[in-house]
Amino acid sequence: MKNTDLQTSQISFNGTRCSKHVASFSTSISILFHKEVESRETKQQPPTWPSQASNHRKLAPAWYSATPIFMQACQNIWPCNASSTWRCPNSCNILCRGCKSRLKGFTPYGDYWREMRKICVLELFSAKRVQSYRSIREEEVDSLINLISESSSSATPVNLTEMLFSLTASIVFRIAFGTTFERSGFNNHRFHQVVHDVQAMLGSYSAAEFIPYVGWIVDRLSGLHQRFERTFNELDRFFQYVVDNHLSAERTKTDHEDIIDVLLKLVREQTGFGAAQLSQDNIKAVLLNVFLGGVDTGAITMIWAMAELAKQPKLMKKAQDEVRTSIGNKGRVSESDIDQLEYLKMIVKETFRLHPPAALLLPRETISHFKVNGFEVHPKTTIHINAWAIGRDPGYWKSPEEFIPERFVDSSTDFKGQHFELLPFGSGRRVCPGIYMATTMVELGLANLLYWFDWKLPDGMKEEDINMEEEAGISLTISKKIALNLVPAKYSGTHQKIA
Ligand code: HEM
Repeated sequence: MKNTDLQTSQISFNGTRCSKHVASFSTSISILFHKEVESRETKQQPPTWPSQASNHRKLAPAWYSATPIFMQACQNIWPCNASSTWRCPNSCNILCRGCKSRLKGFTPYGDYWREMRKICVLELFSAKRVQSYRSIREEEVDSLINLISESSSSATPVNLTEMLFSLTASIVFRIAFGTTFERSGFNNHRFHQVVHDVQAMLGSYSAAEFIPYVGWIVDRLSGLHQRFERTFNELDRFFQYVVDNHLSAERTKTDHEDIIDVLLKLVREQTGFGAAQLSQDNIKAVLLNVFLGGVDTGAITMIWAMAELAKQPKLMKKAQDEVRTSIGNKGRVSESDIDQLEYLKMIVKETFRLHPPAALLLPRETISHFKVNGFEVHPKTTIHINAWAIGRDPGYWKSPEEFIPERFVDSSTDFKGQHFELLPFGSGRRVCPGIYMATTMVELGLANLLYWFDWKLPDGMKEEDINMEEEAGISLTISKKIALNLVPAKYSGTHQKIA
């Protein structure tokens, strides 16, 4: 069997091997291979892995479900000699202007990547820095609670999907760009369109990547190239505007340093970027990462969690009892209260298991040749780690399709990259650097929603009517297809309005 170029094969394997770059694997990984997947064993049978196969179709963008070959899981192996780097799609080249200042998530391993990673981990998303943004998160959550409180008097449904996107956008815009979402010039609709376009670009494959010399003509004729350019220009204008704003003498100082302040300080001091000078293009690349990685992932997680709880009122009640008992009449849940909320933390874990926002993590590209299940995998093969399928693998999870936060009672399994059966943030040196920021934001938002309100379904709707379909597309993230509308009723034990 020979299977080349645009054909895709899905390979799953169980692994408990180590390599220099990849620690021991103890889970089944399903990966999609692009380009030149070739087997020596020409009579290899298609896989007998029906549950996974149908799962993939449910999640599927067109090219995903069209996967022509499914193969049976093989030996325990993560290839020892195959380190991986990042695949930089053509769209990323356009977004980052020929990769002069690459989007970090798509940067191959090397000096540039190492320096950018160091800045992210030590300067931008360190525990101390994330703590310094605490007041922003709490203020924004308070505003959301006040907004919902106003609607709760009329007992009409609120669109939680829209509200939670606005919440995470407001937090990330203030932390990163030093401006509120409202003042950024984006309206809700346009903002979602841009995020969706950029993600679709990064998740898509352009003809230029597969057809040498002439592929770019196809991209121009299909309008893909123009779409990339348009989106790039819009984002570039926005990033230039916020950077210029920070450089302007008239800017009013805020009491915290936002991400642009930190990056500009590194430029001024010429530190933190090895021998090379950090350029404005590099700064824009970091901002793009934060824009893409920070906003919709957190909102998507909160929306799925609330949808799962609305489907199972008993679990919702248990979570509410925990937070209300623990907070009492304090009048608000602050970040320092979150550590006591064990059940809430299990809900968040379970949501990450069933609904990892970045279902396929980010694409990687193999550096060296290796073999899986008799299949030769050549250098420069694109690999997707399917965190979504791993989280639903019956080999590792009991009743994997059910939302059961209690499965984490007395379990040490966590989502920080050490347990390969739960990988919403990836693992290893590429693990999401925003993990602490993300979990803090999600836990705080959910705890407050559960503390302040009882949630009911709109009139005439039953639990089983809640639509749990995923938005299928080529976007990097998988969101709930239909907006979540619930009716809030202010909890009678908490009367005060937040100041
Ligand atoms: C629930 C929320 C989030 C989830 C599920 C998530 C998930 C991920 C995943 C899966 C990756 C790729 C890792 C890999 O492929 O191994 C990633 C990368 C990244 N994320 Fe997040 N993320 C979240 C929130 C955030 C936030 C709030 C920020 C910053 C404000 C952020 C910034 C980044 C950056 C900069 C990268 C690129 C890292 C690199 O290439 O080294 N993320 N994230």
